[in-house]
Amino acid sequence: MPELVFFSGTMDCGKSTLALQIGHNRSARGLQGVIFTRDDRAGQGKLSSRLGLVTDAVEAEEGMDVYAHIVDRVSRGGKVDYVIVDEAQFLAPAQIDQLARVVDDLGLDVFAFGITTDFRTKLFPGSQRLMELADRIEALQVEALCWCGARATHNARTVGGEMVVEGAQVVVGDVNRQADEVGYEVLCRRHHRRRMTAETARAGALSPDVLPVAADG
Ligand SMILES: Nc1ncnc2c1ncn2[C@@H]1O[C@H](COP(=O)(O)OP(=O)(O)O)[C@@H](O)[C@H]1O
Ligand SMILES: Cc1cn([C@H]2C[C@H](O)[C@@H](COP(=O)(O)O)O2)c(=O)[nH]c1=O
Repeated sequence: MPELVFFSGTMDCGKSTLALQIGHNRSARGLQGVIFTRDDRAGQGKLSSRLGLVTDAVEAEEGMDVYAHIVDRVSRGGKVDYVIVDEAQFLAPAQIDQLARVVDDLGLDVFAFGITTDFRTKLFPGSQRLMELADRIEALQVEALCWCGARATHNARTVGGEMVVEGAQVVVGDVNRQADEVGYEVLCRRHHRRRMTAETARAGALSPDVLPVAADG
């Protein structure tokens, strides 16, 4: 049975790498896929992984009907065996409904990859719709880690190394950015709640007025 599968996790846990691997293994067997993405760090129409691999993709722009895109491709004689969607959190809920229709009406597997929650721990609308509609939700096997060593479950946005909680939901960016840039850091829930990034924890440990993390951790 074809499925809509949502591979979800924090930033930097290997989602794009897995998306590329799934596409590679299928194309090695002669299958042809449509790869969608939205606002990848590498630029429009790209799916990139931090391991250095990048492939061309169709930019799922705002308002684009992804179901119609595939029907159009097939009606022009194109072969489509499966669909991959990276940065799926950025798609609109209506586009996720279109992906479900691709599974049900066209009989294609759809593999969607994305982060579930934003820097304020709120669901992205696209991810919420995926959780509502997916046949299967898969957590990535390789865990991203918080600076304390615990499994990272949340995404923090940082400015100058400090966690911020105000701002637009969508700001394309990366982990390990220079301290003065807007960046992201994955944290465990405990340290996300306390707004303790690697930078502020280090500063706290250096200050004689602050107790060590382990004492209140
Ligand atoms: N230099 C490296 N050597 C080995 N693995 C790396 C290296 N850099 C990044 N990675 C792996 O790549 C993962 C990030 O992959 P990526 O597909 O870009 O993540 P995501 O799409 O979830 O943000 C990291 O969690 C790590 O496991
Ligand atoms: C938490 C959070 C993230 N983003 C952006 C930052 C990146 O461009 C992508 C996530 O990409 P990845 O391949 O999973 O690392 O999402 C955002 O716009 N808003 C947020 O709150």
